[in-house]
Parts: sequence; structure tokens; C-alpha cells
Amino acid sequence: MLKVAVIGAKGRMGTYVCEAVEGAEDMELVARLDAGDDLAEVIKTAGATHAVDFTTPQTAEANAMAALGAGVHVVVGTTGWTEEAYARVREAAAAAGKSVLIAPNFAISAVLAMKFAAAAAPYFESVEVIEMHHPDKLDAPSGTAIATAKGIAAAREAAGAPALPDNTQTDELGTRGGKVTGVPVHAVRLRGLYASEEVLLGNPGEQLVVRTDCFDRVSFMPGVLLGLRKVADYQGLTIGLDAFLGL
Ligand SMILES: NC(=O)C1=CN([C@@H]2O[C@H](COP(=O)(O)OP(=O)(O)OC[C@H]3O[C@@H](n4cnc5c(N)ncnc54)[C@H](OP(=O)(O)O)[C@@H]3O)[C@@H](O)[C@H]2O)C=CC1
Ligand SMILES: O=C(O)C1=N[C@H](C(=O)O)C[C@H](O)C1
Repeated sequence: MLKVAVIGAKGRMGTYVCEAVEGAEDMELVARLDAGDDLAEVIKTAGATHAVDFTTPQTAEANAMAALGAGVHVVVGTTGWTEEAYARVREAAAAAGKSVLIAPNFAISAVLAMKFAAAAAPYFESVEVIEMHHPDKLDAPSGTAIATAKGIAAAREAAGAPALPDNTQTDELGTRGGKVTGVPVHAVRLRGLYASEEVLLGNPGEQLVVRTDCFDRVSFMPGVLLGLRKVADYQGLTIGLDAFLGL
């Protein structure tokens, strides 16, 4: 039986995660943690084996460190990570002998969209990413868009694809988007939307669109439960759910 502590339990995602863990036959929800709680103390006292974090880009690293310090495996859905923060968590996980999964997106449609976009990217002259979210989101661009752009850039580099064509001479307002590893990323914040992403790939006379839409937070729950079930099987830090899906 996995004994799970949920960090950010009162949040939009945390509420769903608590419900999903409570509904899983092989899991027990042993702690609900929020801002102001002594994470390490509560996690230890509750006898947790695993912690899940859905909090804020400003707090996720410290929370992961506290959970590792309390001796549990950690699954993180919070976005806004830097390469330096990944390195610090990788080191802490190795020192603690525990495993960590940090995944920018737990929805199968989004994980596959990232894979499909990377697979297609070397075959097109142009690629741009448009992510569209609810306006309560704290970070832009989304963690998913950053991971998508990095995957596209890596695939193009491995294939020896040339730089993306763009003859823009002036863009004082930054309307050509932010460049993530050279790939333009555009962020839309619109009431009524939840979480969508489109990757536009263009060649002379043709376009491919890879699109994922999450309409409800329930879409992330199978991935979060899978992450909890599998994280201990993978040593150290894993970034992205794709490894756990055999992708
Ligand atoms: N990987 C994925 O598949 C997904 C990732 N996300 C990411 O998850 C994160 C959370 O999103 P969402 O649930 O919408 O955000 P919310 O703002 O709804 O929830 C965040 C929660 O974290 C709590 N919190 C803040 N600081 C701390 C802290 N130091 N310790 C413990 N709890 C704290 C907040 O409490 P309070 O309000 O009291 O400050 C709040 O309850 C975001 O980074 C988002 O991008 C979202 C969806 C899917
Ligand atoms: O904040 C959200 O809501 C989401 N955040 C994640 C991200 O930044 O990619 C995943 C999903 O898009 C929902």
C-alpha cells in the first residue's frame, strides 16, 4: 500500500489528486499539506512513503527537498523548473536514496502531443508552439510548452535541420513570441479555456497541426497515479512521464 502525502492539497490540482488517491485501492491518503505546514514533520509523522506536489513555481523545489529529507519518493506536477533546480534535486535524490518524478504534464494527450511534435519537427521548415490556458495560471510559458519546444529543438538538432526561417525586421512588442531553445512559443490566457496547446509545423504548401486539449483536471489523474506507482522503480530524478509510459 502506498501512503501518500499531498502537498498543495487545497489547490485546484491538489483537490483532484486527494480524491484520486482516496479512490485508488492500492493507496492511502495519509496527509493533506498546504502553505504554512511543516512538511518534513507532517510527512514523517503520517508515515508517508510518497509525496505529490502541485503548488507554485516558487515553492516546488523547497517542497521536494523537504519531502526527500523526510525519506519519501516524490512526484511533482508543479511547473516553472530551471535546469539548475533539476540538478539540485537530482543530487538530493541521490543523497537520500529516493526517487523523484517531475512531469510538466500528466495527461496522455499532452505527453503524446510532445512526442508527435518532436517526431515531426525535422520534416518541416517552420515550427511554432501556441499554449492556451486559464488566466489564473501563474507561469508563462507553460511547463508543457517549454518541454515541447526543447523536444522539438533536440529532434531538429539531431537531424541536422536548419534554423527556422523568419525575416521579421522589427518586433518591439515581442509579438513573435518568446524563443525557447530557438523555437517561438506564444502564450494565450483566456477565461473559459483550461489547458490546450497547438504545435504548428509548416512547409511550402502544407501544414501539420498537433493539438492537445485538457477540458478537465480529471485528465491528469491516471498519469499522477501511474507516477506514484512507478516512481520508486526509477532511480534518482526522472523528468517527464514519457519514460514511465515506455515512450
Ligand atoms: N504536471 C501537470 O500535469 C499539471 C501541472 N500543473 C501545475 O501545478 C501547479 C499548481 O496548479 P494549480 O493547482 O492550478 O494551482 P493552485 O494555485 O490552485 O494551487 C496551489 C496550491 O499550493 C498551495 N501552496 C502554495 N505554497 C505552498 C507551500 N509552500 N507549501 C504547500 N502548499 C503551498 C496553495 O495554497 P494557498 O492558495 O493557500 O497559497 C494552493 O492551495 C502549477 O505549477 C501548474 O502549472 C497544473 C495542472 C497539471
Ligand atoms: O497551470 C495549469 O493549469 C497547467 N499547467 C501545466 C503546464 O504549465 O504545462 C500543465 C497543464 O497545461 C495545466
